[in-house]
Amino acid sequence: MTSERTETSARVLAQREGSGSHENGNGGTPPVIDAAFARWLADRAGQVLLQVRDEVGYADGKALKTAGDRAAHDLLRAELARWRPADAVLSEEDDHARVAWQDGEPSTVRPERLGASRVWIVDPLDGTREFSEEGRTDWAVHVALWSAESSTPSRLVAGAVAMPAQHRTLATDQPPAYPPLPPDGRPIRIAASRTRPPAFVTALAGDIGAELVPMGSAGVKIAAVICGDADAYVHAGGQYEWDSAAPVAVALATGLHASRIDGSALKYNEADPKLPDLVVCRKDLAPRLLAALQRHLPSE
Ligand SMILES: Nc1ncnc2c1ncn2[C@@H]1O[C@H](COP(=O)(O)O)[C@@H](OP(=O)(O)O)[C@H]1O
Ligand SMILES: [Mg+2]
Repeated sequence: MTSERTETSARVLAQREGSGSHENGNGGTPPVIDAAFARWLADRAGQVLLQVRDEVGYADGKALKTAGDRAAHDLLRAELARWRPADAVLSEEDDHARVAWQDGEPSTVRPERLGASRVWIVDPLDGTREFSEEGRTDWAVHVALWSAESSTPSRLVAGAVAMPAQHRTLATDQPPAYPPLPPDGRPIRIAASRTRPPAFVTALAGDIGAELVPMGSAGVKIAAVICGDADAYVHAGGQYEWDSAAPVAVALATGLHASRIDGSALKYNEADPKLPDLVVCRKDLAPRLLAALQRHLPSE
């Protein structure tokens, strides 16, 4: 089914609901256009996560993480089932999400999403650790749409990253402006995981005279690059498609470079959802950063 046809069926569905809009009594009116729908959905899940933080509190971090993951996942699942019933979903919180591929071997169960023409790739709560720490704002909700009919390597056709504790959402319905070049002489700033930075990233930064900026959440780090608060995000050593799909969709829509650290294309809705490394940066910086990465990558 094409995006256009699915949006048309969403419109029909809305008319059947009686009002010609998607009034659902709780979250307002879901937009029909996929990219705006992604933003709406990420924002709704973000509001739920803020409520969970208020209600559960920070005394038991594990309980807060579990409650947040579950509440945001349930909301995304329910709204996708209601408003995009023909589409498949790949969510971090689905029990089978990682089971499709175990110990390097494909499982015998072929997930439905592999035959689907449209797949929502969602991370209900990215930066779960930071979500459970009082005062931290570096956590996000990711909603991306993959389409088999897209001609781009990533096949991401829509994406939204809500950062509720920062009161902002970036999405492909209104791609942010390309970030400005940094002033001459300012060191390059590389955003990296605050808890699991790649082993080689310190040497990489030294090589190109860059500063490391530690923060939580892949979505927040890519948002920092999009907004010019960092010049690059480098990650390696492990991640899944849902950790990067939505922010990469926004980065690509903004015109930034996003690839694997060896320069190859990021691909989504693969049989194995592991997508262990990536680099996102301004286009002018990409050749220099990829060359430096080649010098610092651990040999296989
Ligand atoms: N080595 C690794 N293996 C698997 N996932 C990793 C990883 N390093 C980071 N991630 C995931 O990438 C996201 C961003 O990580 P970080 O905040 O450290 O930069 C987190 O997602 P979740 O919070 O959704 O689990 C985290 O679990
Ligand atoms: Mg994540």
